[in-house]
Amino acid sequence: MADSPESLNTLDISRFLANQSTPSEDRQLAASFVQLAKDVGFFYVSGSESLVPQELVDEVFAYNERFFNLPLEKKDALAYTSCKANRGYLSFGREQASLSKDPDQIGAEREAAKDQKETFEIGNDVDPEYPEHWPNEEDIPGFTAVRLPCARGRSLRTLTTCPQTMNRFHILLDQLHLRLMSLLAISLDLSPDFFVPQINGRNHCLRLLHYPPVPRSGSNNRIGAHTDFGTTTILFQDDTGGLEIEGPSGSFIPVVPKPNTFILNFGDILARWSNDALKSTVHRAVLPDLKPGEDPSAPTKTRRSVAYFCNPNPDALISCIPGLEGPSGKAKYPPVVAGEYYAQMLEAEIGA
Ligand SMILES: O=C(O)CCC(=O)C(=O)O
Ligand SMILES: [Fe+2]
Repeated sequence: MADSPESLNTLDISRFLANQSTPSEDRQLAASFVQLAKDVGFFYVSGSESLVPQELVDEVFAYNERFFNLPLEKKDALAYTSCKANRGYLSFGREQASLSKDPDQIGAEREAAKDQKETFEIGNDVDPEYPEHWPNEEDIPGFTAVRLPCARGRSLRTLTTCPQTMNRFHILLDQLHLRLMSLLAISLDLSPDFFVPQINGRNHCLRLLHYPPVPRSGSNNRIGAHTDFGTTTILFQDDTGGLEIEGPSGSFIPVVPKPNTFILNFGDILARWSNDALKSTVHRAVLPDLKPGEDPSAPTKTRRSVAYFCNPNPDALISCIPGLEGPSGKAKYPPVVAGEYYAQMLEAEIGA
């Protein structure tokens, strides 16, 4: 890959998602998917509209704005309490994304240039052990309760059981994750359902991110260089810019916002699972470049993004995918229990 933004590819999954593709098209798509995952580990995906309507994505971004506009005491009342639960509000300075796993080193990075972001983490809303930290309906109407007539013509009873905005998004992105993982299985000549028993618990985290305006005279860091921890991340960004990935030469390459696409990248647990065949790519967000005519002394524009971090089930034992052991026949990593591994990774950065 050349170190230029044009080198980030776009994969069109429309026919596959709409079940219009032939098995041979699926195999071709799966091969392209895996090639991109091996070479770059970061690419745009188009054609997801049949499963995830653009209006829903827009609605989630609108709620991102309304949520972070809540008074601080309302957000603090929903604070993130434990990495095992991985739910709730992470105020400014709480998480420091890092490539290090050493709490002292991460603390030093926080001191030097802390992440200039606040986030809100949403789980699957059905976990009996870890309830969601939902805001009150009256504080942010429609965030967690049905406002739109999504089951028009049916009785009120049916209406009120429709999945709510954030839950609907969570459920649809889970389906997308299952389809994406089936591409990986197809490319390895495994059954398309090969991964399902280990990823069917919707143990995923929907994260809203808000990067407020900051002066350009201060730190350039919005979220520090890091890798994600799970299987895949499905990432939506607004049109501000500033997201970058580490290219092969070690320099950072912008991931320019591209309408009607999402960004797909891969996490550490999938890298382990695939014996490093798939790449967990280093990425970060910095202040956007100054646009022509923009005042360099004015604060930067707000940036918003929405990430869906996909994970195996907490009790899934992650050991090398059959066939990926490499020439030595021996996997590089010992098996790990997904939930324990994930909580450990989060703890280093969040410290809860
Ligand atoms: O805001 C973004 O575009 C990236 C966020 C991210 O990388 C993360 O939360 O792990
Ligand atoms: Fe990330």
